[in-house]
Amino acid sequence: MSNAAYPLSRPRRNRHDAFTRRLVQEHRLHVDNLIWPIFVCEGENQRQKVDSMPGAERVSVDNVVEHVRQAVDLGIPAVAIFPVTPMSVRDATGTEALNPDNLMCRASRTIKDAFPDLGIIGDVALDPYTDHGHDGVIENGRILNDASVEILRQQALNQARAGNDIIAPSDMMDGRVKAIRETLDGNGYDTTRIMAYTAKYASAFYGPFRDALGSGSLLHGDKKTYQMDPANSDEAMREVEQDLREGADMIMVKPGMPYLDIIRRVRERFEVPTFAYQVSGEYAMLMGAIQNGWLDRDRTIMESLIAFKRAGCNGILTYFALDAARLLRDER
Ligand SMILES: NCc1[nH]cc(CCC(=O)O)c1CC(=O)O
Ligand SMILES: [Mg+2]
Repeated sequence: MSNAAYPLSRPRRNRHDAFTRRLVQEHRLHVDNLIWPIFVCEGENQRQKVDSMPGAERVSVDNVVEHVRQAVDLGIPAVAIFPVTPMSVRDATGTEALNPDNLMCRASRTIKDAFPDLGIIGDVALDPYTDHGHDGVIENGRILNDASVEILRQQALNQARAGNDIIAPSDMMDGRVKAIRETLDGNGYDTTRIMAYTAKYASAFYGPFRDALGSGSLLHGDKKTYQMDPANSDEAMREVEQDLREGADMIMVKPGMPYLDIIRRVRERFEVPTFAYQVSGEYAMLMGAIQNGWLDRDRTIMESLIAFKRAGCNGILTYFALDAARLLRDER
């Protein structure tokens, strides 16, 4: 009986055993690709659970070194700090964002003192500080672009002074990268990097994050006049073009898993350091199924993260960073 009917090429040969699969593997997740977002809150000795993000915590500044040490010990290169600002210091224009002793700044200084080599990424946007939960200032129901940018550039400087190595504007105002770059450079922070939330979509997947920060119940309306329409892809290319022209060092796409096509397009077209944020809703969705026993924890985490590498990411902001780093460490 002849085998002529069978193909000469059998893709399964390269899947035949573990060593061959290792040899032909195209993408690999490394601890260097992980950024861990953390939540900091006021008070003493606080470790608060976030209901909609099982496993995530808000920690007070006196606990933050111990918290972040987990990432340092695993070799994670950077953390992204998010402050839970009490209602008592929120106002219409986010004044607290400019306070050199605000929660973000205290946390940043504390972490920098303890771990000088760890990268600190500081979000820049007004939503943790406003009493209406928007990322900019409002007049007659409209989010004002240029007035917001004037505050954001001061916020960026305030955070750079407190030890943020990377400023990450997440506000989606036009022209904010240029304004922040100029302000940083003009004040001697010319090496402070900018990781721009460039293609940030008006997404339902931020829900649990807004719970974590306490800005969800405050938010009037939605963010559709500044964050992008999930239906758009070409528009993301124009956003990237602009942010690069304005001096962004790194580009971010957010959310992550539903937007892998955008990551791929950014990577192929611009060939610049590209990051994705696997956001709170993605984490909640996966953790919900994992906790129910519907998905296998370890395999789900690693498969979700390798997808970002395959799509073209350099790195991923993920609430699974510690878990993934542990799995990578224990692999061999
Ligand atoms: N500008 C604030 C900001 N920075 C990061 C996230 C979301 C992160 C997440 O969902 O994990 C948001 C929320 C928003 O834009 O409403
Ligand atoms: Mg833009």
